[in-house]
Amino acid sequence: MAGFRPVEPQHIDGDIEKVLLTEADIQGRLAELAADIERDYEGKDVLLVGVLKGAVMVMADLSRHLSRHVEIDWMAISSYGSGTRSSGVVRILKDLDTDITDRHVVVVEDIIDTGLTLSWLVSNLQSRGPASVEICTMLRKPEAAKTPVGVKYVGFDIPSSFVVGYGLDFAEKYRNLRVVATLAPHMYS
Ligand SMILES: O=P(O)(O)OC[C@H]1O[C@H](OP(=O)(O)OP(=O)(O)O)[C@H](O)[C@@H]1O
Ligand code: HPA
Ligand SMILES: [Mg+2]
Repeated sequence: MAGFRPVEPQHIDGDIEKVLLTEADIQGRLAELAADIERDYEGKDVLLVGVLKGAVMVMADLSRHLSRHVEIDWMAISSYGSGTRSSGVVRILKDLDTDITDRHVVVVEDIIDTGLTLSWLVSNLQSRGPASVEICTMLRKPEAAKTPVGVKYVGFDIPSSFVVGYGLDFAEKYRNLRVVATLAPHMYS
């Protein structure tokens, strides 16, 4: 529609330190991950579980790179509040609508940072008796390696700086950026 322009990094230039991943980087990698998932789950029903709110963009794009049927459901959990550090306290804000007993579940995440959210989520989902639970995350930071949870599908391993865009927020802003970028330190210090 005429007159509407999406938010692009240049419109918030002073906020952004560096673009780490362009739209093409992200879409190219998601197509590869989708191909891996198609191959690994051939002949099986798959339920993609997106973790709100950060995973909205990854879910929208990853699922559209898949050329097979999948079901999509959402959980809303929060451990970060409005800051840049995990509080370690995970809260369920919205549970699944789907009974995952005997289902093949692929959790779709935007980022694994400390891994606290994911460790909690995987043990929560495992307790419901699924056929399998695997993780697909767009981004993973180095600290996540300390968590024992295996992550089958990783888009990009990135440095530990705080990042925004493509679903990732700082105080609920920047989720609608098409790129992943580091935030200038003056924005949060
Ligand atoms: O590995 P961790 O250190 O636990 O961090 C990763 C989690 O933190 C963010 O969610 P957040 O709780 O900020 O909620 P949001 O998705 O609504 O932004 C992100 O979307 C991941 O779910
Ligand atoms: O680097 C990050 N940016 C935004 N949200 C996050 N949640 C965990 N890590 C991050
Ligand atoms: Mg967040």
